[in-house]
Amino acid sequence: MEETKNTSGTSLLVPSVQELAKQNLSTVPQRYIQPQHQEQMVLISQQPNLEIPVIDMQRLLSQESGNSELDKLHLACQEWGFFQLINHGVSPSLVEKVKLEIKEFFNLPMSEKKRFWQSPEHMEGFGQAFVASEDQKLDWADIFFVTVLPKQLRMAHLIPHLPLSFRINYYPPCPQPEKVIGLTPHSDGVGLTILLQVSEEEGLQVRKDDMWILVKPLPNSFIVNIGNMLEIISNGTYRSVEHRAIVNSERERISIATFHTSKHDGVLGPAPSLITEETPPQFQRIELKKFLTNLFARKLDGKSYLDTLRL
Ligand SMILES: O=C(O)CCC(=O)C(=O)O
Ligand SMILES: [Fe+2]
Repeated sequence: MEETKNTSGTSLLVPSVQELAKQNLSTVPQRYIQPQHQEQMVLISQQPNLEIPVIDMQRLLSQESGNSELDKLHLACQEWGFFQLINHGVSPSLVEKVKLEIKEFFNLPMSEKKRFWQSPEHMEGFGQAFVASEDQKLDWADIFFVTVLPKQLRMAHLIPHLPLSFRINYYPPCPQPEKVIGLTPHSDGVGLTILLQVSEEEGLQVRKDDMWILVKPLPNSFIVNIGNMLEIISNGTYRSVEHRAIVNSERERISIATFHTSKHDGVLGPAPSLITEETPPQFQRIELKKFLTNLFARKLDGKSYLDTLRL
């Protein structure tokens, strides 16, 4: 059998932002200063009432005639690339337990967290992702990233200690929130992302045309978004939309993103059934392993990675 290799790559090692924030600095170190993102903030306020669509899972599954939820879902994936999923069937008590455990996990002392830190060889664990060079600007956040499935790709030193499975984003408060970015604007590389906001704090913004729309999470909901892979497979019908996370000066913010991909041994490309003379392929075909290796070798930069695959 061919050896299965984890394709999540390496990332240069960076300091913990959570620890940095504990020092009560009045200004942020240069490496985190990225005021260009502030310029785009202006765009938000113009349309304060625009919100990402809401999809009701129970309605989606119901057999009622005239059920329009599927049309709503289709439209959400085409026009927004994002929606909030309500009535998803996951028990609220389980979700609360996960939130609590995640908070405790990030509050472990550094001496313990060190055991789960990234290494020069591998980006899984605590640290940051997509750090490709020493002089690259950094996000105001720590992440904890881990591959959960398939089982043979799990990193043995991380999984047994984990509360559950995924990438966790931890954004500490920042003395100069308008000068940094919590998570650089990007579209997700994967197929589908399911995101749970752990704390009440808002901070996720989704690009809609030329605006950044703030997501206001509904109680007991998940935020779902289309990633690059689904955009490719749907030949551009469904869109992986840029989003980013901002931070504030008062409170920390935590989110959990679970990234879903297709099998790592396949080839990624537009679904043949969607290719016609009128709708020629918009993206190259590429081995999934190669797609992922290339993805993690770059810094985050909007939709630039997907653009490299456009025909
Ligand atoms: O923190 C958030 O709300 C966004 C997280 C995100 O976009 C990601 O992890 O890819
Ligand atoms: Fe994302």
